[in-house]
Amino acid sequence: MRLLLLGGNGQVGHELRRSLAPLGELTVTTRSGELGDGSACERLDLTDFDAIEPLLARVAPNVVVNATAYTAVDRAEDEREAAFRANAEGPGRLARACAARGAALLHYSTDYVFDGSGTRPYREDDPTAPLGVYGASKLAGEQEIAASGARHLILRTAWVYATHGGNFLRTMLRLGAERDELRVVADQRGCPTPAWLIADASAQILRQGIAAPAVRHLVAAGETTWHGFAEAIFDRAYALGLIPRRPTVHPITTADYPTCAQRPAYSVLDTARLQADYGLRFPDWRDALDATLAPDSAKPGA
Ligand SMILES: NC(=O)C1=CN([C@@H]2O[C@H](COP(=O)(O)OP(=O)(O)OC[C@H]3O[C@@H](n4cnc5c(N)ncnc54)[C@H](OP(=O)(O)O)[C@@H]3O)[C@@H](O)[C@H]2O)C=CC1
Ligand SMILES: Cc1cn([C@H]2C[C@H](O)[C@@H](COP(=O)(O)OP(=O)(O)O[C@H]3O[C@@H](C)C(=O)[C@@H](O)[C@H]3O)O2)c(=O)[nH]c1=O
Ligand SMILES: [Mg+2]
Repeated sequence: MRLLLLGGNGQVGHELRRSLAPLGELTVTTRSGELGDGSACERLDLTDFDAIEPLLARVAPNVVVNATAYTAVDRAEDEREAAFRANAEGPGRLARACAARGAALLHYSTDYVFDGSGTRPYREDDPTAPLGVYGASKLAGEQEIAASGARHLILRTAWVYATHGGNFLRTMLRLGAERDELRVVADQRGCPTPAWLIADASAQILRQGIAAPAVRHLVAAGETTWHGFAEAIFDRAYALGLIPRRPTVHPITTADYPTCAQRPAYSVLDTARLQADYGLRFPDWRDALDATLAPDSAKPGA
């Protein structure tokens, strides 16, 4: 199998470099043409639309995995055009190029396509109604791909974190080292999901193959709030000796923490369909956090 991974320097892309390598011949692109360690790879800016087809023609992949995205949720409110170019138009062009060449496309989307008014875990066909520009741009990307004619799988995931890259885990550990007390919202519920889990599940899926076009939900099991996630991060990090002291985390409301973008109050995702389709089981978010932080769980290449 020839695989083309786009966005190899992102949180998920970084883990996909590890998990996809055993599946076949893997070509990796980043926006700069360099990997995090400075070594060279292929270059692709997904908003440079004219570069997409030549790259696919040269690599001739059986499967394209798109881990690129504009993920700055608050900044997107002021950069609508950039967010839609990267998250909707680019993926649309990519999907049409995949369709033309007969390549399958694995793509990622977000819990922020939902408005958070739900009261039970969201299923794939529940109505979408994004609250912000980021979620709207990701939903538009889903729709472009669905209309492309490409064989595709769109995995909606949520609250992604890793020990590298920009994410809530790293923000908490940084702020916790600077301050004795933090304030974190306790009225937004979701599913913290490590990048390695998404990458491992993606590899298992591709081993079995993408049959019919679909959207599926992929998150760790259980649910919590950002406050609950922060508490768990500090509990585990302290127990593992990763931080010298444990800060106090005060629960606050969304109204106490004003941000440019509105976020869903409830965006727990139901993963039953993906589990059934591919025979997968996802760990509880607390166990997944432990495995991420525990030093002996470091993944090869991570
Ligand atoms: N982060 C999260 O909490 C969540 C993410 N997702 C989705 O999961 C997927 C992976 O996200 P994640 O790994 O967390 O994101 P990151 O922000 O960690 O990585 C995104 C990567 O995309 C690259 N990129 C951005 N714009 C372009 C472009 N125009 N052309 C090429 N590359 C580009 C970035 O490159 P550079 O390094 O050069 O900036 C970066 O390496 C995305 O589809 C995202 O929407 C879904 C739910 C939650
Ligand atoms: C840093 C900080 C954040 N918060 C709040 C703000 C926000 O409501 C929540 C999470 O903040 P963040 O900005 O880290 O998370 P955010 O960027 O909204 O994360 C989202 O990213 C995109 C890409 C997704 O697709 C989503 O699934 C989700 O992971 O925590 C606090 O309450 N206190 C704090 O000190
Ligand atoms: Mg990149």
